[in-house]
Amino acid sequence: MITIDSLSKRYGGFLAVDDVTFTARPGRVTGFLGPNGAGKSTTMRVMVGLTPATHGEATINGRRFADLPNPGREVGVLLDASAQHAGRTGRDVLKVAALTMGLPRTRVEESLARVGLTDDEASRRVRDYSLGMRQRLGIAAALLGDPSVLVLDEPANGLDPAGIRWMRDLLRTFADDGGTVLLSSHLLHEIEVIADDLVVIGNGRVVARGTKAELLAAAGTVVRAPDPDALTVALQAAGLSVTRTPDHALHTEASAEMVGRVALSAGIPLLELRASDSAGLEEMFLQLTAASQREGHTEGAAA
Ligand SMILES: Nc1ncnc2c1ncn2[C@@H]1O[C@H](COP(=O)(O)OP(=O)(O)OP(=O)(O)O)[C@@H](O)[C@H]1O
Repeated sequence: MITIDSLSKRYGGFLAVDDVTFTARPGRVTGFLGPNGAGKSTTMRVMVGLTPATHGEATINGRRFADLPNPGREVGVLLDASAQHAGRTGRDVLKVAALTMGLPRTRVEESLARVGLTDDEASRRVRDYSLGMRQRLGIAAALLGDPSVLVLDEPANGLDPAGIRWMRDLLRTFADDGGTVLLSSHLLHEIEVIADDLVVIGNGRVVARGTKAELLAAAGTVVRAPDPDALTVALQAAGLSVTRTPDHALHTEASAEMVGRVALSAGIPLLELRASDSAGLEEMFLQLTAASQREGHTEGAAA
């Protein structure tokens, strides 16, 4: 379990992380989503003791990272896949990490196999690795100590489509086995396929958080009627704001149930009525994280 409590980080006069609170729970993949410069990496660096917080606290399994006796056994961390020792072979990187954690050497070969690095690749120096291979090595290092928590900053960077699929399956299995996964991304599509819970950050502040289902529900409803103008009038008369989508459906922030009731009482037949899909979620993500909407705040489905 990861708990972030009123965390702020100030660099000089600049507030990079502003009063961030959320938890990442066992058995779930939590996506930490935000545009470039939103404060994801900074939050994660505080979490794993690389940067001191200005205010607030981050704990992993109830303790601050610095207070964990053997951190690698509790939390696997991948922040910057390029930060590995370039002159060492991939296998040596893992051997050193295993030694530091007091793990048997057999774990090195197990981890290499788990991330699909071949014997030949493991014997090459890291400076000759592709970005995707570095990510795999970084994930191998994170998994080495058999931790219950994973903290991964943009782990899909540099992976090809098959690699992304592989990582998704690995993280899903890790969470299904009871592990806690926190992974960041600036791409909604990358994260929404895998995440159970989402925390959206913009300009250092949490602007939305909840289960994926809650946030999808908060993204509104799409409705289609043979007479969209009549339906628009009825919805507006009920106090709901309505926009017309390019394919002549209507989008509203109200629930599908509410829209159905309005249409029924106005005697308007419907052709389609459904929760907004990921396009709606993306629209919400863009709006929430736009600099001008910095004050916007959504909690769970209560948008
Ligand atoms: N050491 C530092 N000194 C000053 N400002 C910093 C420092 N580290 C980060 N920042 C600033 O804090 C803000 C948040 O940066 P951070 O790297 O946490 O964002 P991010 O969400 O991870 O972005 P990206 O998706 O681009 O990696 C940025 O404006 C960045 O310039």
